[in-house]
Amino acid sequence: MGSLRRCTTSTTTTPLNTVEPLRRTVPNRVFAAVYTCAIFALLYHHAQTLLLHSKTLVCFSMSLSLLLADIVLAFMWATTQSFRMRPVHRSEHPENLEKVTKRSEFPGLDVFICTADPYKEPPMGAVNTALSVMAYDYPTEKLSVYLSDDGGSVLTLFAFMEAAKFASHWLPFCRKNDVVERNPHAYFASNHSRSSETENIKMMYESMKVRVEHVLEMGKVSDEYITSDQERKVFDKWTDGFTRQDHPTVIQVLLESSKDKDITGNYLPNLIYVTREKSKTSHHYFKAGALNVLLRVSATMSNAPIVLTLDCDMYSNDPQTPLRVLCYVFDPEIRPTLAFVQFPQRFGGLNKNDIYASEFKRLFEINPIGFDGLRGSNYVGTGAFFCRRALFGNPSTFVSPEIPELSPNHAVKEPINSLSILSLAHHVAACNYENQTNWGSKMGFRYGSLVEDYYTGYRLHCEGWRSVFCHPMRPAFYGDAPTNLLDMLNQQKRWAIGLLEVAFSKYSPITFGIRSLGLMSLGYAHLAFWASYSIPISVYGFLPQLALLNGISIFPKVSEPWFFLYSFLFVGAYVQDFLDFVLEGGTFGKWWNDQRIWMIKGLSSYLFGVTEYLLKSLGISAAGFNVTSKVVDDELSKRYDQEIFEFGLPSPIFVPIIMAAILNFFSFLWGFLQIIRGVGDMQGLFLQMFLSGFVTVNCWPIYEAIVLRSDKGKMHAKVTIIAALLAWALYTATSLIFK
Ligand SMILES: O=c1ccn([C@@H]2O[C@H](COP(=O)(O)OP(=O)(O)O[C@H]3O[C@H](CO)[C@@H](O)[C@H](O)[C@H]3O)[C@@H](O)[C@H]2O)c(=O)[nH]1
Ligand SMILES: [Mn+2]
Repeated sequence: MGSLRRCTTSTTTTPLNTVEPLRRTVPNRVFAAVYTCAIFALLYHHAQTLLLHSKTLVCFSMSLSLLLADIVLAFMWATTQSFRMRPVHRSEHPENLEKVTKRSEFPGLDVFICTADPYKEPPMGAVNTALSVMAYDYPTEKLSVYLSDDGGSVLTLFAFMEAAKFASHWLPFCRKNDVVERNPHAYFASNHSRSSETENIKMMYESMKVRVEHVLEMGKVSDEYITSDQERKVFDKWTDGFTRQDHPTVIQVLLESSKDKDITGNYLPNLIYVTREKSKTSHHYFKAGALNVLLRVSATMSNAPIVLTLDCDMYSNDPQTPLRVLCYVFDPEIRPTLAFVQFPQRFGGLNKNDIYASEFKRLFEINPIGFDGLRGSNYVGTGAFFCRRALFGNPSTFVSPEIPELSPNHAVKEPINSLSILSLAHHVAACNYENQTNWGSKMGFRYGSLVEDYYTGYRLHCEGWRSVFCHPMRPAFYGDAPTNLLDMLNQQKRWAIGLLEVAFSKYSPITFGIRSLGLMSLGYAHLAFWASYSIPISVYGFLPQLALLNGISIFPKVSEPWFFLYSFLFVGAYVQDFLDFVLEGGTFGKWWNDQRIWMIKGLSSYLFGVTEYLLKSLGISAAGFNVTSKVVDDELSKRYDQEIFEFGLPSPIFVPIIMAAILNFFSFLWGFLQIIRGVGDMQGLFLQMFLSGFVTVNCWPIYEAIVLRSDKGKMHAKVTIIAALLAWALYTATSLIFK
């Protein structure tokens, strides 16, 4: 809080950055007080029902389920207060940078790009990401780009060799023409100028793309693509025994900034390909492991004080981005405790109403704004500029790495391609290197969760570091989001598992976090327990509907005062959620889809995530990092643009969703028929009718997919039949119990 006040008031003549609290802070706090009272009233009501009116076992278990569901909802609502108590907006003034520093004094910048599978993550995507950052408006001799290839693929290496050649044309082209879109793919797809120079470079790009894609199709780099003996020697490292799970380290310096020049004679940035050693017998800790290898390899080669982590599917959309970061790095109030500057994940190519809520407005925008008034944004894995020092201990105590060359203040004296540097780099990329060290526990990116980003940011905040959320008008980065429902649900399941791993670890935000972070730990707890939404969503998606089908009323009658409490709680939560959403630039259509997807995830990703987490805890199965596919299929993207849900392959993950869709529809229909016939206790069943109706409206795309559609993306009949049978069985079982 102290630093916040200092920053706003120290608006000297040349501020590098400013921060202002949002106007919604006071209304948020007032509403929190009112809503808290309402929650207590509801709990009182539950206690009454449970103790006084639940005479039979069935009644009692129903009341208990509703109580449990409401406790989870109340907990999740309470934890969001962490994001609502002190939201702030920041702005940067890069134009003032020259008043405090010179370009020659800019710190070095190491960019880490991760890729893991050439078939799920087409190398051209990673190449575009790399080119977009290599072309940053930043002194090239201070810039190094490291690619981590967890796929250990010669095809990816080939693509990057091509990229290195293309860069010597692309970088000067961008500089000369003041190009803003420095990702060639985005540039050529945009409405760019059409000079002969542009046509020329476009042809070059296209022919590189053809070569890379052809090599990918063939699955190997054939002789016609190898231009020198030197290249052949590199490709020969891929011997017959070289597999993605078992292979030696390959580090290849593709561009060396002190040697390689572009076609206009300017130096190029460093570009280094790294695939770390893998062996089936040692754990590689997925992306966190890859990032730690890059931290060490880069320390031996360039050791820049600032490190940008990027996923291969996220490219730079603004060449000035590093300058914004410097506005915080050069702020003497912020620098000493600054761990990272996080930019929001933004996505290109989403359809108009964002049917899968891929924008993650809450996670990537609303929550970080809230966190930023406390200790700063959470780390979201990509688009974050770290101060290297923050990955070695807390602000006051430095944790020394095993060898001095890895220390953040170690100066590299030899050229990166020298033998001694290369051998050290290979040494620190070995798969047993981390044994008996602090890597992953006290140093570097932290191990122990499938969401290494969330976990690492959280641990850094606990150690006393701060971060900054930088959210400029022009998106700094653009990424790809899954364009089919199954990929999205599986991705969310992975996140849910990773978050539960933290929720129930010794560093849980509700035990460990609360001691070091106070209010902020609530926000972290909110995310950690995300999957617990599956409890209220399942209870509210099935129980009232099954009761309705049996004519049993479980909520207060319209005439009772408790009815108003229920209405207030529902409307209050939804309206607040809606306001949060639109105040950060959302539209009604996107919000509607967002709340629908929340229900869908509750019945699929979260439910399956909880189950898999339990199986994993019991040692029955192990959850891995299943990389999301970034391949676009034309037919599929056409349907996506028309906002049609894509179910594609059959999967059990859809079953609970379809069951809920069927039960809600029939219970609403049943209630409706009762009204028409003028029978039944309409006053008592009103809330249940309302709920079924609301869910039914939300389920519209599901009904379409199971009965109305005939395209390839519709729901597989097998899944529908299984779900229908299960729904019927559930109904029969409950009607026997209710009798
Ligand atoms: O063993 C692995 C697995 C993945 N990755 C890379 O990790 C990144 C993220 O993988 P992706 O399949 O795109 O996952 P998403 O769920 O889309 O990613 C989000 O969630 C991840 C944590 O689960 C974060 O690491 C990401 O930054 C965040 O964007 C990609 O660049 C992968 O190449 C590796 O380098 N090694
Ligand atoms: Mn991704």
